[in-house]
Amino acid sequence: MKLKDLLTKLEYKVVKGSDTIEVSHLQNDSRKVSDGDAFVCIKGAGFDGHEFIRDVVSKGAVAVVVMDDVEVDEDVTVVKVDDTRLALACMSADYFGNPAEKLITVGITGTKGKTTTTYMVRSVLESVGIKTGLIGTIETIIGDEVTPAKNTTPESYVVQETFAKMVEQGCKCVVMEVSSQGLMLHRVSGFTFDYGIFTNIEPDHIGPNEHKDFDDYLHCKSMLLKQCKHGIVNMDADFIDRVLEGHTCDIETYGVNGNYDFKAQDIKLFTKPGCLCVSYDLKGKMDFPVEIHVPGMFSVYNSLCAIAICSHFTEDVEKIQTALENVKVKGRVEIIPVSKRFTLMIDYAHNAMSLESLLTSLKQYNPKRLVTVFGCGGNRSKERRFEMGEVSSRLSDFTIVTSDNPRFEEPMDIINDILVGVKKADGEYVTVPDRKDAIRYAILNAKDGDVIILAGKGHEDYQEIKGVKHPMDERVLIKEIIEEDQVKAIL
Ligand SMILES: CC(=O)N[C@H]1[C@@H](OP(=O)(O)OP(=O)(O)OC[C@H]2O[C@@H](n3ccc(=O)[nH]c3=O)[C@H](O)[C@@H]2O)O[C@H](CO)[C@@H](O)[C@@H]1O[C@H](C)C(=O)N[C@@H](C)C(=O)N[C@H](CCC(=O)O)C(=O)O
Ligand SMILES: Nc1ncnc2c1ncn2[C@@H]1O[C@H](COP(=O)(O)OP(=O)(O)OP(=O)(O)O)[C@@H](O)[C@H]1O
Ligand SMILES: N[C@H](CCC[C@H](N)C(=O)O)C(=O)O
Ligand SMILES: [Mg+2]
Repeated sequence: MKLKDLLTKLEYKVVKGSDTIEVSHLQNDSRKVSDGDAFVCIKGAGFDGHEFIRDVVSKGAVAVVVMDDVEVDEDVTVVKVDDTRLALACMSADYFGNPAEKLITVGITGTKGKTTTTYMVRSVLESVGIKTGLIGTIETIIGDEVTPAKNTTPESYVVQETFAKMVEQGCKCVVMEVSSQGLMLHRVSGFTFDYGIFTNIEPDHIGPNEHKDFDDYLHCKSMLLKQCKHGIVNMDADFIDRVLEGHTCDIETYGVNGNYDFKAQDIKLFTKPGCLCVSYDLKGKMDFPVEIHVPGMFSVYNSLCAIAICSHFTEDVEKIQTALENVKVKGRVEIIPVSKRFTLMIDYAHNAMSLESLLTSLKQYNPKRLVTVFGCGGNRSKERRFEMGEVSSRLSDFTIVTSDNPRFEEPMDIINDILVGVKKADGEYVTVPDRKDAIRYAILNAKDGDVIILAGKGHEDYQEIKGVKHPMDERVLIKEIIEEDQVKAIL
């Protein structure tokens, strides 16, 4: 293909050479470049792609796309754009033949609920025979092919490559999580979503390499409603007026507290053997009873959102009901059956908003005690530590502060930051830095009727320490712990 065939969506300047040259592949990683390739220079958190120009030219690259003024002596084409991340997204779309145009694209943004809702939607759509690909925090799913995810929203090149595979595999639809970083870094530029969904927003992801402040975070989340044809929004969400400012799509609404297009009424929380459940009457554009086997108000919102999306694909109420009733997502309020005396669950709440909604919901099922085991990730928003400490201490009967992924920080430094919040709310707590020891402590000290929540690691099967991901799956830890003699005796 000619270089200019990859530049159809962009304004650019040919600084040197010609845009009619033939290129073989599109690359943004110098390590993958080979003869005849075009290389896009991305300025990242760790590297600046412009610094690899000499290297890629020596490997045979015939064109480089830049946003800085650069001196290139060799005989290659140099194209300058305002933003190379936007360029990578637009060029990738062209490179892969604009696969988004051959799929119905559903993008879900929001601080919480994205992963859960994508699985709900996929479950319903697959049950009515619509082959649906999924991209998100846990994995990418294309038919039977499941690949663990590195990012919630992958790099634009990967997004387009994945869409192309989905088209090839016969998917009709893709449902994907769209993180604020994904929007900010143009990972989903170069195409227009058919449906753009907004679940909610709370301050989060603020810090180095994330967002500079809440305004920036909100601005980035709102961008989805300017990049889609049809918007579906939670009207009960805080800051919803600001999120809707300047939207360019049609809007449909869902929620509990108003007369919305999809509204939940007569909400009931109840238990069934092995699960905490919720039911409600759906009113508005569709009208039927809904029962979900995952707990709490947040499940009401996630399922309302999923129904609002699915209403555009099917009217088969029974299929919607059955799919929603059966949907389970790894590490999202996942109950691990270990004892009849108490309930043990693994969850992915790793910020104040999710922990607050989780604990508030669980309290409504009247457990004997709520016991929360959690830590916080290193090299992520520091506010989370104080805030999660405060929330856990205020809403749990007992808090066990431990480690999450320390990354490049000292586990005890993170724990000490958490303890400031824990002490402020004055709840009962202990500190057990090793996560397996902390889980053992929770199980050994469980009282009849307790609900124990292991929060923060969800589906993760590793613990990241100083750049190395060590195998650590809480399901495996629990299995090992319940085989120990002292534990067996109390189960
Ligand atoms: C801070 C950040 O966003 N980092 C992400 C990012 O790295 P980066 O763009 O900064 O890339 P970089 O390593 O500095 O390299 C810059 C450029 O130089 C190139 N390069 C680099 C080295 C080299 O030898 N040669 C070379 O050409 C790279 O290919 C790249 O084009 O691009 C990588 C590839 O797409 C991502 O995997 C990586 O995510 C890391 C793992 C991350 O933790 N990101 C978080 C902050 C994130 O994005 N999170 C959100 C939300 C999560 C949620 O709440 O669900 C997400 O969507 O995942
Ligand atoms: N709608 C919601 N509102 C608030 N909290 C929620 C909601 N849905 C789920 N949660 C809580 O947040 C946790 C994460 O949910 P989920 O993975 O669906 O969200 P997400 O938006 O994909 O998060 P992340 O950005 O971390 O991937 C759950 O384990 C649960 O505790
Ligand atoms: N997608 C989330 C992952 C956090 C998971 C938690 N286990 C941690 O390490 O903090 C983030 O980047 O903020
Ligand atoms: Mg997610």
